[in-house]
Amino acid sequence: MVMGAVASVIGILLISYYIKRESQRLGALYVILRMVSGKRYSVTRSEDEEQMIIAGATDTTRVTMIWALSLLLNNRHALKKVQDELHEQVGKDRLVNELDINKLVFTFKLDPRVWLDPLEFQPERFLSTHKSVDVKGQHFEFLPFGGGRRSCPGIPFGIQMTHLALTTFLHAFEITAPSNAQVNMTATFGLTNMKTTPLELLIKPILPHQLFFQDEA
Ligand code: HEM
Repeated sequence: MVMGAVASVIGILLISYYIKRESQRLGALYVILRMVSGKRYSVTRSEDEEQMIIAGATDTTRVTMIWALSLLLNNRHALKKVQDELHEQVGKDRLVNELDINKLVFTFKLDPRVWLDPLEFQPERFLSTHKSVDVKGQHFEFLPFGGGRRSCPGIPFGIQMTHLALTTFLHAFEITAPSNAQVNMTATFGLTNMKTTPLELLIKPILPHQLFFQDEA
Protein backbone atom coordinates (compact mmCIF):
# COMPACT_ATOMS: atom_id res chain seq x y z
CA MET A 1 0.00 0.00 0.00
CA VAL A 2 1.62 3.27 -1.09
CA MET A 3 0.82 6.14 1.23
CA GLY A 4 3.79 8.45 0.87
CA ALA A 5 3.37 8.90 4.60
CA VAL A 6 5.59 11.30 6.49
CA ALA A 7 6.83 9.80 9.76
CA SER A 8 6.54 13.05 11.65
CA VAL A 9 2.76 12.95 11.25
CA ILE A 10 2.61 9.57 12.95
CA GLY A 11 4.97 10.72 15.69
CA ILE A 12 3.02 13.90 16.33
CA LEU A 13 -0.29 12.07 16.38
CA LEU A 14 0.89 9.52 18.93
CA ILE A 15 2.61 12.08 21.14
CA SER A 16 -0.25 14.59 20.93
CA TYR A 17 -2.68 11.85 21.84
CA TYR A 18 -0.75 11.01 25.00
CA ILE A 19 -0.16 14.65 25.91
CA LYS A 20 -3.84 15.42 25.39
CA ARG A 21 -4.83 12.42 27.44
CA GLU A 22 -2.47 13.53 30.21
CA SER A 23 -3.19 17.24 30.01
CA GLN A 24 -5.95 17.14 32.61
CA ARG A 25 -3.36 15.76 34.92
CA LEU A 26 -0.67 18.33 34.20
CA GLY A 27 -0.78 19.41 37.83
CA ALA A 28 0.17 15.87 38.73
CA LEU A 29 2.81 15.88 35.99
CA TYR A 30 4.58 18.83 37.66
CA VAL A 31 4.70 16.88 40.87
CA ILE A 32 6.09 13.82 39.04
CA LEU A 33 8.68 15.95 37.23
CA ARG A 34 9.70 17.42 40.57
CA MET A 35 9.96 13.98 42.12
CA VAL A 36 11.96 12.31 39.33
CA SER A 37 14.20 15.27 38.59
CA GLY A 38 14.51 16.93 41.98
CA LYS A 39 13.93 20.28 40.24
CA ARG A 40 11.71 23.08 41.45
CA TYR A 41 8.82 23.39 39.05
CA SER A 42 5.93 25.44 40.35
CA VAL A 43 2.86 23.43 41.25
CA THR A 44 0.76 26.45 40.37
CA ARG A 45 -0.39 25.79 36.83
CA SER A 46 0.44 28.48 34.36
CA GLU A 47 0.19 28.61 30.62
CA ASP A 48 3.95 29.11 30.30
CA GLU A 49 4.72 25.99 32.26
CA GLU A 50 2.23 23.92 30.29
CA GLN A 51 3.73 25.18 27.05
CA MET A 52 7.26 24.46 28.24
CA ILE A 53 6.37 20.87 29.08
CA ILE A 54 4.46 20.31 25.85
CA ALA A 55 7.23 21.90 23.75
CA GLY A 56 9.91 19.94 25.66
CA ALA A 57 8.02 16.71 25.18
CA THR A 58 6.73 16.82 21.61
CA ASP A 59 9.44 18.14 19.30
CA THR A 60 12.22 16.14 20.98
CA THR A 61 10.36 12.85 20.75
CA ARG A 62 9.18 13.54 17.18
CA VAL A 63 12.71 14.41 15.98
CA THR A 64 14.16 11.31 17.71
CA MET A 65 11.63 9.12 15.91
CA ILE A 66 12.30 10.69 12.52
CA TRP A 67 16.07 10.20 12.81
CA ALA A 68 15.64 6.66 14.09
CA LEU A 69 13.43 5.76 11.12
CA SER A 70 15.80 7.47 8.66
CA LEU A 71 18.81 5.59 10.06
CA LEU A 72 16.95 2.30 9.94
CA LEU A 73 15.92 2.88 6.32
CA ASN A 74 19.52 3.56 5.34
CA ASN A 75 20.72 0.50 7.29
CA ARG A 76 18.40 -2.26 6.19
CA HIS A 77 20.28 -4.96 8.14
CA ALA A 78 19.47 -3.13 11.39
CA LEU A 79 15.84 -2.60 10.34
CA LYS A 80 15.52 -6.32 9.61
CA LYS A 81 16.96 -7.18 13.03
CA VAL A 82 14.50 -4.84 14.76
CA GLN A 83 11.53 -6.27 12.91
CA ASP A 84 12.67 -9.90 13.33
CA GLU A 85 12.99 -9.28 17.05
CA LEU A 86 9.52 -7.72 17.21
CA HIS A 87 7.94 -10.64 15.40
CA GLU A 88 9.77 -13.13 17.57
CA GLN A 89 9.00 -11.43 20.90
CA VAL A 90 5.55 -9.96 20.23
CA GLY A 91 4.23 -12.09 17.37
CA LYS A 92 1.58 -11.06 14.92
CA ASP A 93 -1.60 -11.51 16.94
CA ARG A 94 -1.43 -8.36 19.00
CA LEU A 95 0.18 -4.92 19.16
CA VAL A 96 3.26 -3.95 21.19
CA ASN A 97 2.67 -2.81 24.77
CA GLU A 98 4.84 -1.33 27.54
CA LEU A 99 5.62 -4.76 29.02
CA ASP A 100 7.35 -5.84 25.79
CA ILE A 101 9.96 -3.10 25.87
CA ASN A 102 12.45 -4.90 28.14
CA LYS A 103 12.34 -7.95 25.88
CA LEU A 104 13.34 -5.90 22.83
CA VAL A 105 17.05 -6.06 23.52
CA PHE A 106 18.39 -5.21 20.08
CA THR A 107 16.02 -2.34 19.46
CA PHE A 108 16.75 -0.41 22.61
CA LYS A 109 20.15 -1.27 23.94
CA LEU A 110 20.27 0.85 21.63
CA ASP A 111 34.75 11.58 17.70
CA PRO A 112 36.85 8.85 16.92
CA ARG A 113 38.53 9.63 20.25
CA VAL A 114 35.45 8.36 22.07
CA TRP A 115 33.56 6.22 19.59
CA LEU A 116 34.99 3.85 17.04
CA ASP A 117 33.49 4.68 13.62
CA PRO A 118 31.30 7.46 15.10
CA LEU A 119 29.49 8.15 11.85
CA GLU A 120 28.45 4.53 11.36
CA PHE A 121 25.00 3.53 12.61
CA GLN A 122 25.94 0.58 14.81
CA PRO A 123 23.25 0.03 17.44
CA GLU A 124 25.03 -3.27 18.24
CA ARG A 125 27.74 -1.29 20.04
CA PHE A 126 25.31 -0.76 22.93
CA LEU A 127 25.17 -4.52 23.40
CA SER A 128 28.91 -5.07 23.29
CA THR A 129 31.72 -2.50 23.49
CA HIS A 130 29.50 0.23 24.98
CA LYS A 131 27.18 -1.97 27.00
CA SER A 132 27.52 0.08 30.17
CA VAL A 133 26.85 3.49 28.56
CA ASP A 134 23.52 4.89 29.71
CA VAL A 135 21.54 7.85 28.44
CA LYS A 136 20.61 9.55 31.69
CA GLY A 137 23.39 12.10 31.93
CA GLN A 138 26.05 10.14 33.80
CA HIS A 139 28.18 9.21 30.79
CA PHE A 140 29.40 12.31 29.06
CA GLU A 141 30.16 10.65 25.73
CA PHE A 142 26.42 10.25 25.14
CA LEU A 143 24.04 12.91 26.47
CA PRO A 144 20.77 12.86 24.53
CA PHE A 145 18.95 14.33 27.55
CA GLY A 146 21.68 16.70 28.70
CA GLY A 147 23.24 16.38 32.13
CA GLY A 148 23.56 18.09 35.49
CA ARG A 149 21.08 20.39 37.19
CA ARG A 150 19.17 21.40 34.06
CA SER A 151 19.01 18.00 32.40
CA CYS A 152 15.73 16.80 30.95
CA PRO A 153 13.14 16.02 33.63
CA GLY A 154 11.10 13.98 31.14
CA ILE A 155 13.66 11.18 30.58
CA PRO A 156 11.44 8.24 31.68
CA PHE A 157 8.47 9.61 29.76
CA GLY A 158 10.58 10.42 26.67
CA ILE A 159 12.19 6.98 26.61
CA GLN A 160 8.89 5.20 27.12
CA MET A 161 7.11 7.22 24.43
CA THR A 162 9.89 6.72 21.89
CA HIS A 163 10.08 3.00 22.61
CA LEU A 164 6.37 2.47 22.35
CA ALA A 165 5.70 4.65 19.32
CA LEU A 166 8.67 3.30 17.34
CA THR A 167 8.07 -0.37 18.11
CA THR A 168 4.33 -0.12 17.53
CA PHE A 169 5.04 1.42 14.14
CA LEU A 170 7.81 -0.98 13.07
CA HIS A 171 5.90 -4.00 14.33
CA ALA A 172 2.81 -3.10 12.35
CA PHE A 173 4.29 -1.86 9.08
CA GLU A 174 6.94 -2.82 6.60
CA ILE A 175 8.71 0.41 5.66
CA THR A 176 10.69 1.34 2.57
CA ALA A 177 11.92 4.57 1.02
CA PRO A 178 10.32 5.57 -2.30
CA SER A 179 12.31 3.90 -5.13
CA ASN A 180 14.50 2.44 -2.37
CA ALA A 181 16.55 5.64 -2.48
CA GLN A 182 18.95 6.55 0.34
CA VAL A 183 17.34 8.86 2.87
CA ASN A 184 18.86 12.35 2.81
CA MET A 185 20.44 12.79 6.25
CA THR A 186 21.10 16.54 6.12
CA ALA A 187 20.17 18.20 9.40
CA THR A 188 19.01 21.75 10.04
CA PHE A 189 20.60 23.41 13.04
CA GLY A 190 18.09 24.50 15.66
CA LEU A 191 16.78 23.89 19.13
CA THR A 192 16.22 20.32 17.99
CA ASN A 193 18.29 19.26 14.97
CA MET A 194 15.48 18.50 12.57
CA LYS A 195 15.92 16.68 9.26
CA THR A 196 16.17 19.28 6.49
CA THR A 197 13.94 17.41 4.05
CA PRO A 198 10.75 15.60 5.12
CA LEU A 199 11.07 11.86 5.63
CA GLU A 200 8.98 10.05 3.04
CA LEU A 201 8.03 6.46 3.67
CA LEU A 202 6.08 3.80 1.90
CA ILE A 203 4.29 1.74 4.50
CA LYS A 204 2.64 -1.65 4.14
CA PRO A 205 0.59 -3.15 6.99
CA ILE A 206 1.87 -6.56 8.09
CA LEU A 207 -0.40 -7.37 11.02
CA PRO A 208 -3.93 -8.79 10.79
CA HIS A 209 -6.34 -6.11 9.67
CA GLN A 210 -8.52 -6.21 12.82
CA LEU A 211 -5.60 -5.16 15.07
CA PHE A 212 -5.55 -1.74 13.44
CA PHE A 213 -9.12 -1.07 14.49
CA GLN A 214 -9.25 -2.58 17.95
CA ASP A 215 -10.75 -0.50 20.76
CA GLU A 216 -8.58 0.61 23.63
CA ALA A 217 -8.84 -1.77 26.57
C1 HEM B 1 13.28 11.66 23.29
C2 HEM B 1 12.74 12.63 24.02
C3 HEM B 1 13.48 13.77 24.68
C4 HEM B 1 14.75 14.26 24.49
C5 HEM B 1 15.80 13.73 23.52
C6 HEM B 1 14.91 15.38 25.39
C7 HEM B 1 16.08 16.13 25.51
C8 HEM B 1 16.22 17.22 26.33
C9 HEM B 1 17.44 17.99 26.47
C10 HEM B 1 18.75 17.72 25.72
C11 HEM B 1 17.20 18.99 27.35
C12 HEM B 1 18.18 20.10 27.78
C13 HEM B 1 18.97 19.57 28.94
C14 HEM B 1 20.11 20.50 29.32
O1 HEM B 1 19.99 21.74 29.17
O2 HEM B 1 21.16 19.97 29.77
C15 HEM B 1 15.81 18.87 27.77
C16 HEM B 1 15.18 19.71 28.67
C17 HEM B 1 13.86 19.61 29.05
N1 HEM B 1 12.99 18.59 28.72
FE1 HEM B 1 13.41 17.03 27.51
N2 HEM B 1 13.76 15.56 26.10
C18 HEM B 1 12.86 14.60 25.71
C19 HEM B 1 11.58 14.41 26.19
C20 HEM B 1 10.96 15.21 27.13
C21 HEM B 1 9.65 14.97 27.69
C22 HEM B 1 8.77 13.77 27.31
C23 HEM B 1 9.38 15.99 28.56
C24 HEM B 1 8.18 16.26 29.46
C25 HEM B 1 7.27 15.37 29.77
C26 HEM B 1 10.53 16.88 28.54
C27 HEM B 1 10.63 18.04 29.27
C28 HEM B 1 11.77 18.85 29.33
C29 HEM B 1 11.85 20.08 30.10
C30 HEM B 1 10.72 20.70 30.95
C31 HEM B 1 13.17 20.56 29.92
C32 HEM B 1 13.77 21.82 30.55
C33 HEM B 1 14.52 21.42 31.81
C34 HEM B 1 15.11 22.58 32.60
O3 HEM B 1 15.67 23.49 31.98
O4 HEM B 1 14.99 22.55 33.82
N3 HEM B 1 11.46 16.37 27.68
N4 HEM B 1 15.25 17.78 27.16
